[in-house]
Amino acid sequence: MNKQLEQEIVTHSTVDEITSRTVDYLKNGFPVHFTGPTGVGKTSIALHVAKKLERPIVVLQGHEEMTNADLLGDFNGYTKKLLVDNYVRSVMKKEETMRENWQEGLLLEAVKNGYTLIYDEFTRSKPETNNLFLSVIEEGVLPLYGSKHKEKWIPVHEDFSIIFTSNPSEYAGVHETQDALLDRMITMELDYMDPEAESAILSQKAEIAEEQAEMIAGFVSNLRDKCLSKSKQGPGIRAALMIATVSKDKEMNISAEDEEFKQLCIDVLLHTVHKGMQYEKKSRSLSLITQEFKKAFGGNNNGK
Ligand SMILES: Nc1ncnc2c1ncn2[C@@H]1O[C@H](COP(=O)(O)OP(=O)(O)OP(=O)(O)O)[C@@H](O)[C@H]1O
Repeated sequence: MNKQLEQEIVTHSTVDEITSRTVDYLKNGFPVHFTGPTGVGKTSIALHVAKKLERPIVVLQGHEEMTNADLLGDFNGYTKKLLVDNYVRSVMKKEETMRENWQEGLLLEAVKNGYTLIYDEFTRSKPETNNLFLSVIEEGVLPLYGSKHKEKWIPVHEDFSIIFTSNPSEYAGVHETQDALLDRMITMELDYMDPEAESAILSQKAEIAEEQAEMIAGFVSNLRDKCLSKSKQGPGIRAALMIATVSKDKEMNISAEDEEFKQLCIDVLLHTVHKGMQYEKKSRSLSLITQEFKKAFGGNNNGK
């Protein structure tokens, strides 16, 4: 099972509001699309919503090499069956049969059985591959062209729902979304969570005290804001989770006096902050992190 499927979501007001609206839209037959920068919780909320629909969940990960065969299914080799019949001792009968193995595609499976499909990062797949979704959404049928099926199409089950997620088109490896597809879904723009929501997630997921989580979330979000002010991406909740998890595991002091903790923060943040701030010299990014580090954790000795 997908690891994220088993994870418990930490709900906060944004998650609750988005979830309730999305469930309404999906129940009325409209696909929903969460878009936004990396790490804002698109996949987590999509999974949370999907669980509310109480149907089996299928997660499809968009990628450049995705083909119709991946979505609809394909033959993936042969199985050889050898039957040896030695019932009458003097007669040995051997029968060999070959059978093509059919692997059903995830979209076909979901459409046929009325599952909830999460199509994560769907703009990483080529637009021509995603064209299949136009028929699914608009006509309520899944065309089976080029798939060796006897039928030309199958009807979409009435319980089938679909949630798309994507990163903005300026991200590397992301295709522009076709207008025709966008026009048929409700697109909700998700933004970075506020520091309170992030610290609740840190505290629960890394099992650290609330005030420590607040300090780490505030520190990372200040650095992120500095990068965003240059219209660049900054460190997100994943970076904050790394800091929280490793510092807890290594029993570091969440304090400016702990050199090991400071090194951990630099290791996790320097590359992203430097990319975001676009300074010529790395030492400038390092100074920025050190300065924010002192502001966030200086004078504090909150221990473990
Ligand atoms: N509400 C939440 N509760 C618990 N964990 C969360 C929540 N929101 C985000 N996270 C955690 O934060 C990290 C990023 O979340 P998620 O993968 O949902 O973001 P995303 O917007 O889909 O990112 P990407 O665009 O990179 O796929 C994950 O480790 C996830 O488990």
